[in-house]
Amino acid sequence: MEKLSAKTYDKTERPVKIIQFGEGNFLRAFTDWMVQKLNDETDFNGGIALVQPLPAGLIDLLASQDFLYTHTLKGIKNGEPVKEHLLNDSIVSAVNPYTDYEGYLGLAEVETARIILSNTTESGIAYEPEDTLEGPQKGFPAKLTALLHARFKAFGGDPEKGFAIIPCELIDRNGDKLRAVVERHAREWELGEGFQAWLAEANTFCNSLVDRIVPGYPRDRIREVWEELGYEDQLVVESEQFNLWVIESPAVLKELLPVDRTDCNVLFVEDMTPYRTRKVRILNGAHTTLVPVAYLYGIDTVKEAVEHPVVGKYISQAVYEEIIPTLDLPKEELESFAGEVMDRFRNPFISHQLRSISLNGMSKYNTRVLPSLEGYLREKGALPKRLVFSLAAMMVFYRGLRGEETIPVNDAEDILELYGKAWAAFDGSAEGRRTLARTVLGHAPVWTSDLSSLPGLLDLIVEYLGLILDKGMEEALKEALL
Ligand SMILES: NC(=O)c1ccc[n+]([C@@H]2O[C@H](COP(=O)([O-])OP(=O)(O)OC[C@H]3O[C@@H](n4cnc5c(N)ncnc54)[C@H](O)[C@@H]3O)[C@@H](O)[C@H]2O)c1
Ligand SMILES: O=P(O)(O)OC[C@@H](O)[C@@H](O)[C@H](O)[C@H](O)CO
Repeated sequence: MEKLSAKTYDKTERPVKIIQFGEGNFLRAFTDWMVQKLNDETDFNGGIALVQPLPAGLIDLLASQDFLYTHTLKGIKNGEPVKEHLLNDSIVSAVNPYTDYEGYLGLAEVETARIILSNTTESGIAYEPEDTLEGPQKGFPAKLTALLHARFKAFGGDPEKGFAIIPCELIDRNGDKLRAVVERHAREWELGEGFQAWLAEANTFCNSLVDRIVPGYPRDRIREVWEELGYEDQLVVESEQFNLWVIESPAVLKELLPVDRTDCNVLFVEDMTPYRTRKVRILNGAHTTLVPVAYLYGIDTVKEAVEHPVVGKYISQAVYEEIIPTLDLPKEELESFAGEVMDRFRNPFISHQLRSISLNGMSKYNTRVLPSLEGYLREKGALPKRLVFSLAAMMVFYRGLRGEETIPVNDAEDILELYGKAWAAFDGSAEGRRTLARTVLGHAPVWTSDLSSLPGLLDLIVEYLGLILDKGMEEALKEALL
C-alpha cells in the first residue's frame, strides 16, 4: 500500500501565517482543521509552521509524510450521521528547537506570520526558573519569549509586526497566564524596556476555550482505516463533528483569522468565563468523574459507560444533581448543555477510551471536579456522594490493577510515587484505608489545601474505599449510591 506523502498528493504551497506550538492530536483535529477550511473555502492562503514543544514528538513522522495527514470526522451533522475523511495540507514546516535552535529562532523573521497558536497540555504554560535567553529553553513560555525577542530585534521593534497569540490549553484565562510568564521572563532576563513596551503594545494575548472530543489515532483499527483510505497514514486523527472555540478577542483577530467566513463554530466574545466554567465543570468534570468508576467496573469507553444501566445512571446523577446545582448560570441552559454533552458521549462513531482520559487524573480532579464538590458542600452543607465516590475510586484506580489486569497509570512523577508508597504500605485494614486516604487528601502539590479538613470527606472516602476494595466496583456502586 502506498504511503501518504507529497508524491501521492498534490500539496498546495502557502506562505506561513501561523506558528503553532504543539503537534498533538487536538491541534491537528481542531485549529488546523479550521485553517484548512479557511484555505479551502476562502482566500486566506496561510500555512502553519509547527514547533515541537518537547524534545520527543511527532515532527519527524510528520516530515516523513511531507506534513500531510488525514483527519476523520465522525458524528451527527445537521441531524444526519456523517463520516468524512479530510486531507490536511496546511502544515508547511516543522522545527524541533532542541536540535535546531537557529531554525526555531528563524521563524521570528517570517514576515507573513502574524498568529501564534499553542496547546502544550495543562502542564505547558509553566514558569521554568532555569531557563535563560540562551536556548533551547525547556518551558513553552520561555521559548516564546525568546522568539518574541528575536522578532522585536529582526524588525527593529516595528509595532505592526507583533502577533495575535491564542493559547488553547484548558487552563483558565490561558492567554493572561501565558502573558504573565512571558513578561516575567522578559523582566528577569533583562530584555530591556523597549522590548517590554513592544511586547505589551504590539502583541495580543487572547484567552480562549476549546471544545471538541478528539480520541486521536485509531491504533486498534488502523489497518482497517488504511484499507478504507487506500493509503498508509501514520498520523490519522479522529474526532467528533462538534466544535466550539470561544475567543476573547479584539477586532484585529477577526481580520487575521477570519474563521467567521467559514461554518466553524467560533465565538468572538468579551468574556469567556461562563463558557469555560460550563464546559470544564460539566463535560470535562463528567469525564473525570466517570473514568475510575467505569473503568474499575470493567468498561473501556465513554459510550459504553453512559449507556450502561448502572454506570450511566451514576454519571447522569453526578452531572444533574451534583455538578449543575453548583454552577451560577440559568438551570435550563445548563441542563440543555448537559443533554448535548451526553449525546456527544453517546456518539455511535467514536470510541473514546477511558484510559486516555485518565492521564493526569489527579490534577484533572482538582481543576474539573473539586470546585463542584466544594461548591455543593458550601451550598447544601452536605457532601455530593457521587463526586466523593469518584475520588475514592480514583485512589483505587491508581493502585494500577483491574482484577488480574495491570492498569498503565499515567501521571506526574510525584503522584506515581505517592500512590506507589501508599499502596505498598497498605495492609488491608480499616486503619490502612484511613492512612491511604489521608495521605492522598493531604498531598499538597495537587490540592490547594489539605482536603482532609473538608467536613466528613475523609470518613466518606474511607467508607467508599472499604466498599470498593471488599466488594468490587459493581456491588460498591449499588450499595453506596443506588
Ligand atoms: N483530545 C481531546 O479530546 C482534547 C479536547 C480538548 C482539549 N484537549 C486538550 O489538549 C491537550 C492536548 O491533547 P492532545 O490530544 O493533543 O494530546 P497529545 O498527546 O496528542 O499532544 C500533546 C501535546 O502537548 C505537548 N506537551 C505535553 N506536555 C508538555 C509540556 N509539559 N510542556 C510543553 N508541551 C507539552 C506535546 O509536545 C504535544 O505537542 C490536552 O491536555 C487537553 O487539555 C484535548
Ligand atoms: O484532553 P484531556 O486529557 O485534558 O481531557 C480529557 C477529555 O475530558 C477532553 O479531551 C475532552 O474530550 C475535551 O476537552 C472536549 O472538548
